[in-house]
Amino acid sequence: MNHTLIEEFDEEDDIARQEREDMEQALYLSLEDSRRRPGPSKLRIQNGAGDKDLESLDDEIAGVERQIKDLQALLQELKRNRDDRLREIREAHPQHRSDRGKAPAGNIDYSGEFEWTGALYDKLKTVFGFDSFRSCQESICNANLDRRDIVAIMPTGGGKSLGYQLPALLTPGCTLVISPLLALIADQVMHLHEAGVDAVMLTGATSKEEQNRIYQRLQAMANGTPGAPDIKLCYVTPEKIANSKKFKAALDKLHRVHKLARFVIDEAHCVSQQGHDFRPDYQKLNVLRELWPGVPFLALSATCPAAVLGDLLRTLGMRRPTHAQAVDETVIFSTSLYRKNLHYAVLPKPSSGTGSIEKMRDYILTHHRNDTGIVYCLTRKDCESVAEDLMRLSDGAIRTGVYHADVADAKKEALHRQWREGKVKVVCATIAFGLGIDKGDVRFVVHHSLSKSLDGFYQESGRAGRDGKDADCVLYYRTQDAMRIASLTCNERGGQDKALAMLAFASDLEECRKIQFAQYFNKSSKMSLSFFRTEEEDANTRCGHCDNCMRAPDTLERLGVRTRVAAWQLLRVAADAGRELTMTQLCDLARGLGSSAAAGPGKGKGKGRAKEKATVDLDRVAGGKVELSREHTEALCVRLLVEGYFTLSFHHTAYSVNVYLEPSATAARFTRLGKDDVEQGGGPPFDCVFLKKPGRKGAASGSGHVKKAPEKAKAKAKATSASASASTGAPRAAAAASSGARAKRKRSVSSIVTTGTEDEQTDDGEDDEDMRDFVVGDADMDEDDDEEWHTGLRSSRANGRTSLAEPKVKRPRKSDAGSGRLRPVPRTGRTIRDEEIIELSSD
Ligand SMILES: Nc1ncnc2c1ncn2[C@@H]1O[C@H](COP(=O)(O)OP(=O)(O)OP(=O)(O)O)[C@@H](O)[C@H]1O
Repeated sequence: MNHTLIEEFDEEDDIARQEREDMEQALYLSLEDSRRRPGPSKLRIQNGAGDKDLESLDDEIAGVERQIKDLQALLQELKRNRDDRLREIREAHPQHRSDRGKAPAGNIDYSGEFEWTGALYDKLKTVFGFDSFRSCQESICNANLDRRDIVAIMPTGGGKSLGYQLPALLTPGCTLVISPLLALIADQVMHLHEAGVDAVMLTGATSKEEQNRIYQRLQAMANGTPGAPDIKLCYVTPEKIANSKKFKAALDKLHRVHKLARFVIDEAHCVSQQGHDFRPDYQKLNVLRELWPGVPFLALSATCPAAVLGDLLRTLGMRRPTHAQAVDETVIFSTSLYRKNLHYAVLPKPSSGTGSIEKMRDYILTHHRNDTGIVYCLTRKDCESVAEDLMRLSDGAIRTGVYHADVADAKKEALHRQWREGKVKVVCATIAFGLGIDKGDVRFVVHHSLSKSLDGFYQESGRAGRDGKDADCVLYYRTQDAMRIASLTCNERGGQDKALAMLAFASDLEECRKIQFAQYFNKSSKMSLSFFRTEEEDANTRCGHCDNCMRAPDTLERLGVRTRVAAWQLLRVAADAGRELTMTQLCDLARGLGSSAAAGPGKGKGKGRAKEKATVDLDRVAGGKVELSREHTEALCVRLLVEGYFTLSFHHTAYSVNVYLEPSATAARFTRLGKDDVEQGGGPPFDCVFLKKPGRKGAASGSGHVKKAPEKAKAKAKATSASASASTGAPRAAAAASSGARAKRKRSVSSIVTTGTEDEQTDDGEDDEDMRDFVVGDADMDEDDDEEWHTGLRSSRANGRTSLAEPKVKRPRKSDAGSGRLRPVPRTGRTIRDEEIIELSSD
């Protein structure tokens, strides 16, 4: 039972809202006031032009007013940040919350024993082949058999289906399951048939004859025809409920003879417009309670923040959840969204297309040679080329397949079958390969590029390890991809914020990945941190087994005041350039390479932009040039972007979307200061940590990586922001050779493509593949899996009946998958090798 969620649902944060309203009112009044005052131009007209002193005073006043405006915007931003921080602190320290809603004595403990417990365990083993329940599965089954209204929130692959499939076998009548996707329905029914369960589906894909047979059986159930077995589970889409009178009539008849056992709403967050997957047809499910009162609900979801929960309960007509658990109230179960068996790592991605495929090939061959995996790509073209290159560069050792919206349905099904059977090992796919894919033994999910949002990344990577055993979730990242993801999302509502959150995650070298997820969902979806709490640890305890928890501290470097000064310089240069600058141009200019940097379009919207160069007097504006390497300077730009000091602007050409960095209102926190102030620690707290280059003192080198005793990992991870041992999927000898060859590679041309006009776009001698990265063609993206809505995917299920190949254990990992109780034991033996550290030349 999730008490925090219920409290949150009840509680309105009045103080924070009041503070924000006061602030907005104050800001409004001050802006109104300045609007009413006569401006300098008015003064000039009244007093006559020509007085130099007056004009200069007017100019100065105008300048100061501009600064005040900037500072007011900054003030508003800071207060907003303060509000957010206050909310986070309250979340993290539940003692700040009221004691309201404490559970009174006398709750029904659904984790206990009931008269049906023996039968439940018997069916668990004989029908589903499992020895034990995972987390709150047993409690859900018990509340289900007790005919309660239930909301169950469990992560992707957490085992939600068992919560209704098992009780359906022990309950008279038919359980009606409403699910959004035909692919999901077909998959579930297939597996139930394999297990010998009498399940049917009534969808557009069901043949007329089959439909007639099903209606006859429902009629026989309603008539109590002797010898006619019950349909235990009937799967439909929400449209069936909304549109089919015949089906509603059949349900009516079942209801009259008490043979309608339960309504199960799968992916129940689709009910809410505030959820991430709103489906209008889900709102029509409000008729269920009106037409067939007394039939209990089970609403299932992997993501259900308080606001979505409110919508869900209202729409379905379910009672408010309380702690008292009176008989007609809704019971809420939630398990941690943190999956301990998933090991997250962000790996440096070489700047060339071939280099990144070589890295990926080495990673897969070293750590997952015979395993099943998925490589997620951003575009359809990427899928094709990554699949082909992986196969070619591994001499066929990695058997790949391609899955995206343009692949014909028959081919998709064939690929899915081959993947299930192990004939294809790695599917290179867009996000179209998502819902309905339930293969338990996916041992790794690699992201070839950043996802467009952290929500997407969480879901996609969550396809790994559904059988509860260890699996790797690897993201390849380079700073240039930051600009690519920005250009791809620039036309989407809220796309920029999502992309920036993804970028913040990818570029963070210190914070534990679990904590990052928890804080992201807390902020973006107002989901309580408690969703990432486990029985042993709260959400803010480091996991101890992601790359950032396992990273050797001496592979990172902090440059202290040099970083702050460089940040100040970058912001000053960007503000003074008088033109929009791409990240590459800004880095060039700030590092004293301005004469070669062609500028992007001027503020005058394209006028005369073709050949103009941006030049800045670095000594005057920035007290000299930025004294950092190119890769450090780019990493710093990304940091400044994710922390809100830069904003992005876009320029569309026929071939690409160019992305420019501009100082935001927040930048004034730095730029209003002098260099001396910044050197003496003035300005906002700001830091950026960098990956050390291989070969530098302290950087991981050769095979001499730091090893850490496993039992100490967690403690170290907690004590410091980076613990003693590095963890990445380290390619071995082959990578060493190839990375050496790339050591002198020039900077990627990809960022040049984003600059200026086409005639300025020079090929810097780099692979064409990198050029392609910046050509944004929406037609090449799989925006969502709508096209899958009516395709008939099939998949295999690791239900204990299928024999699964035990993954080859290459390093000590501990998880007790069988019992579903996973212990957070840090992995050991994987360390960052120097060939894993991206090798970019400095100029
Ligand atoms: N008690 C259990 N023991 C072992 N495996 C289990 C258990 N319960 C479920 N599983 C397996 O876990 C996998 C995921 O289960 P299920 O499809 O129900 O997850 P889900 O929560 O519905 O995920 P999604 O939200 O992605 O649909 C399946 O392969 C299933 O066979």
